[in-house]
Amino acid sequence: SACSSKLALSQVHPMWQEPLAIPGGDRQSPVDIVVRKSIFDPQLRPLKVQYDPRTCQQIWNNGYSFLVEYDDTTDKSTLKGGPLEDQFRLCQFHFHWGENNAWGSEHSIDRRLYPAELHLVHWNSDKYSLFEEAVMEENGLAVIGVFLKIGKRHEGLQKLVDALPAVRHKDSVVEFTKFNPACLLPENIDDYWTYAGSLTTPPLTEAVTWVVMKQHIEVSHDQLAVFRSLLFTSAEEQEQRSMVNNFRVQQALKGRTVRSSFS
Ligand SMILES: NS(=O)(=O)c1ccc(C(=O)N2CCN(Cc3ccccc3)C2)cc1
Ligand SMILES: [Zn+2]
Repeated sequence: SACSSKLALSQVHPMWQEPLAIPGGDRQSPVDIVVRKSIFDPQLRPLKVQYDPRTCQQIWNNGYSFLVEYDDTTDKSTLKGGPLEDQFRLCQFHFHWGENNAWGSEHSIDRRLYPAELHLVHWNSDKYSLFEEAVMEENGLAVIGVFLKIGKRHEGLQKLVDALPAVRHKDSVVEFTKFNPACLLPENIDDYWTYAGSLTTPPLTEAVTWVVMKQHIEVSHDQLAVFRSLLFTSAEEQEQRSMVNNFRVQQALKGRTVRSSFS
């Protein structure tokens, strides 16, 4: 039942030790989005997503998740509009998932967790010249979050799933090209929640404008099972640890407002 899975969730060991003090620490992510407390903002515009599959370069297991990395040396794959004043460049996307389908997402909607969550990571190329610079600035990053639900097989995801065995171990990299991440967005990207937050992995910097999609995408049970076949550990390490539960515990809203683009 839901409560027993919640109990089990509380016994899940976080992947890294939460630091005691975080710079600022009043706009941390992820958070639970309480729908009835979100504020409709009619000034929020539709998101403008322009991704060029030719900028797709490689998949990398960084020991937290697997990242699909894009060439962000030019403005070929960009995000603007929505809550954003500037133009942002896509640099990578990755996922967070659980050991089972009861949990795995970082954000939740009225406490509802999803089995996994996609993050499309962009940095402010109007104001900064590198991701590494932008990651330290409060309007430096924009991350689109999309919930994954177990259902029908996601045809566009399969090319990615087929490449995962090649990056089973931490620090492995494989060439991966011509992948258009727009295929991972839900049909409706006009309905979203947005709030000021942070990276959910170290350095946890408070640099992120979060855009969490209301509509989820569906992937099959077997596709998500391949995510769980990845390892946190490198090929050299004795003890192999499955890459599961790579989500951060939810953080206090601390007076922040979550806005919605829909009423
Ligand atoms: N889950 S999330 O969407 O919040 C997210 C997590 C990690 C990243 C990410 O690419 N890096 C975080 C820092 N890391 C390396 C780094 C870079 C500069 C300074 C220090 C360290 C890269 C982006 C988004
Ligand atoms: Zn993430």
